[in-house]
Amino acid sequence: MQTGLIIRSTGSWYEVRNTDGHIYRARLKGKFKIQGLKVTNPIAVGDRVQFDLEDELENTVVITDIEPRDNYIIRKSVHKTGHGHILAANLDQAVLIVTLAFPRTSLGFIDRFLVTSESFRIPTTLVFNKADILKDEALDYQREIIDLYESIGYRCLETSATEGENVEVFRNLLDHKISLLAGHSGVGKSSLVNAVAPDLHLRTSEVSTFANKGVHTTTFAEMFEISPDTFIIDTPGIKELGLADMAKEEISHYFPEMRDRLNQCRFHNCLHINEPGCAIKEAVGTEEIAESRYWSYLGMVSGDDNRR
Ligand SMILES: Nc1nc2c(ncn2[C@@H]2O[C@H](COP(=O)(O)OP(=O)(O)OP(=O)(O)O)[C@@H](O)[C@H]2O)c(=O)[nH]1
Ligand SMILES: [Zn+2]
Repeated sequence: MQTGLIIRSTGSWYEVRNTDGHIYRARLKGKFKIQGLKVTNPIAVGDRVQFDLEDELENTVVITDIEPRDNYIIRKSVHKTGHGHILAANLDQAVLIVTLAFPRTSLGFIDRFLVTSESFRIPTTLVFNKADILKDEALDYQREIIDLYESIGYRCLETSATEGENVEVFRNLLDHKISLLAGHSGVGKSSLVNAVAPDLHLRTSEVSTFANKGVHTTTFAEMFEISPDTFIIDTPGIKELGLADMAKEEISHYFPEMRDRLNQCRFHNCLHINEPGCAIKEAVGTEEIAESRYWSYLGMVSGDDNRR
């Protein structure tokens, strides 16, 4: 028996990496149910599993057990009510790459992402890329935004993938961790990853041979080892990660600066919209809670599904 890490999944086949870095093609033994979870995929990228060698020549193994997860991100299936699809498990952190240059990431999108990662209990860092093309006032504005998120407790990093600014810090951020990388198309995600892992392209084409045989691979997350013991997960479905399954009352719990004040509202079921004696609205009034964060909150509570 060996232990390993699931680095790729096609739905019926998996790729598992053992502790020496050897990659096997894996399948599940019989029916595999994980208690208490209604999911369409029992095993996901990031899962730590135990397996037995099946066919040494064919490089195939059989997964016999799965270790308890530290966390996981799940997407509710549209088709089967109550069922979800696990995108990835055991994440050390999420890194949201944004830019206030072009194509500009909205604060609403940032906040929605942060609420989602808070709900999955995944620590998140914000990377503000393309700092090189921000002129004076725009750069001042970016620093204000960074101050705002840092004051809430989120780590922030200003980078330029093209100029190499803080690329080393970005590399250190990822070091020896499993990180989910997210961000809108065009913010410079690939450029940043290429800057810290120039040979990633080679590695990915190397390990993709199994996955090519599968179907629907694009709906599954992929994990890449960019340096020893340093993994990034690129998930195609991150934008659809919704608040769909979150109760209205729950949302403020995922705004850390609101969470701290919740027991000061007059009504215990306060939604912080127009209730009297609301500590959240009061804190917005005194600018202890940023207006932009409150607007994002209102958008989410009202079910405004705008995910720019
Ligand atoms: N000025 C400037 N341009 C950048 C920076 N990072 C990336 N770019 C440019 O922005 C464009 C998009 O970069 P990509 O790395 O392809 O962005 P991406 O987020 O990976 O986008 P997708 O590949 O569509 O997911 C390219 O033209 C890059 O050269 C940066 O720090 N500064
Ligand atoms: Zn309130």
